[in-house]
Amino acid sequence: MIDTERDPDDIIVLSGLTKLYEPTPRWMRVFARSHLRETVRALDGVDLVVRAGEICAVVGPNGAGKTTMFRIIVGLTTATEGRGSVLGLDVERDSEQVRQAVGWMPAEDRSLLMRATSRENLQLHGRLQGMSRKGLTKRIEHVLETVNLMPQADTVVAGMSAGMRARLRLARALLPGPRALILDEPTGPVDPIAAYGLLTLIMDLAKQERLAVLISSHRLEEIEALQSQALLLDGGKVRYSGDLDRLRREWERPELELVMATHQDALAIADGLHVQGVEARVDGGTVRCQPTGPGGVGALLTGLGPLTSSIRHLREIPMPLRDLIAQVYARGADPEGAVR
Ligand SMILES: Nc1ncnc2c1ncn2[C@@H]1O[C@H](COP(=O)(O)OP(=O)(O)OP(=O)(O)O)[C@@H](O)[C@H]1O
Repeated sequence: MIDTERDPDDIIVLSGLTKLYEPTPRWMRVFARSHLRETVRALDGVDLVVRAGEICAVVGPNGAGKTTMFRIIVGLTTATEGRGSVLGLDVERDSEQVRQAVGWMPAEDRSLLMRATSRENLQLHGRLQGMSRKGLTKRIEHVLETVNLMPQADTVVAGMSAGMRARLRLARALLPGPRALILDEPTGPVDPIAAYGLLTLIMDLAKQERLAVLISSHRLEEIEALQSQALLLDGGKVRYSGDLDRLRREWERPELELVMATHQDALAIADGLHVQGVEARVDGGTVRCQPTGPGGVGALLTGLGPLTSSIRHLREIPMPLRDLIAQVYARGADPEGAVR
C-alpha cells in the first residue's frame, strides 16, 4: 500500500531501523559452521531519507551495519524494529514491488556467470525477474549503452577486466528501470582510474534519471569526489547524517600554514603561538599549527602582535576527509548532527 502523504521526491525512507541478529540456539550450534553466542545489534534506530537525484554515501568501519541496511531495503532480510520504504512501498510487506523499483549491486562478482557473455548474463537476470522477452532485448541494449559496455556485449565475463565486470553489475542493477540504486562497495576490486569512471557514471545517472542512490565505499577519496550526502555508521548507530559540506563546517579544524622569511622568524612565531597555548611544528621557514580558540585565525594573529610582520604567506589547509571522519568517530556526533 502506498503512503499518499509522503513527498514524492522522498524515494528511500528509513525510520528507526533496527536489526538484531539473535544467538544461535544451543541445539543448532552442533550443526552450524559458525554460530552467534550473543545478540548482535547490527543496526540501531537508523533514520534516513534519500531523495530523487540524490546520492548518499554510507560510511563506516567493518561491521558498522552498511550491508545489513542494504539487505533490509532490498528484502533479503527483515528489520527487527522500525520501518523502511521505497517510493512509499513498505520494504517488508511490498517486497516484490520494491524489488522492481530498486536496482541492487551487491559487493561481490560471485553472482555473475563467468562463462556466459554480458548479454547472456543480463538475459538470464531479466528472465529471473519476470521481464518479457521482447521488452528485455530492448532494455539490455539500453543498459549496455548506458554503462558503455556495448563493445563487450558478446564477450565472456571471465575475459573482462574488474572495471568492466563492475559496469556489467551496474547494468544488471539498471535492468528493471529502477528509481533507486543500492550499490555495495561498487568499486571494491576496481583500479582507481576505472573506479573514477564508474563513479562519474553513477553521478550522471543520479542526475539525469533522478535516481536515489545509496552507495557504500571504504575509499574516502571516492566519497569526497561524489559530493554526496553522507551517513556515518558505527556499531549500527548513526554518527552523522547530512551533506559533506555541513560536516566540514561543523567538524573541520583546518591547519594553518605560515611561511616565514627565515628559520629564526619561524622559531619566534612558534614561541608566540606556544604562549597562546597553540602547539606548532617548525620545518625550515614554515610553521604549521591548528588554531583551537573561539576567535580562530584572527584572534591568533592578533595575539602574535608585531611578529606577524615577518609572515610571507599564510594559508589554511583543509583536513582530509579521512581525518574529519575519524574526528567524528572519536568525539561522537552532537545530537543535532546525528539526524538530518
Ligand atoms: N547473517 C548474520 N548473522 C549474524 N550476524 C551478522 C550477520 N550479518 C551481519 N552480521 C553482523 O552484523 C554486524 C553488521 O554487519 P554488516 O555486514 O552489516 O556490516 P558492514 O558495515 O557491511 O561491514 P563490512 O564493511 O565489513 O562489509 C556485524 O557485527 C556482523 O558480524
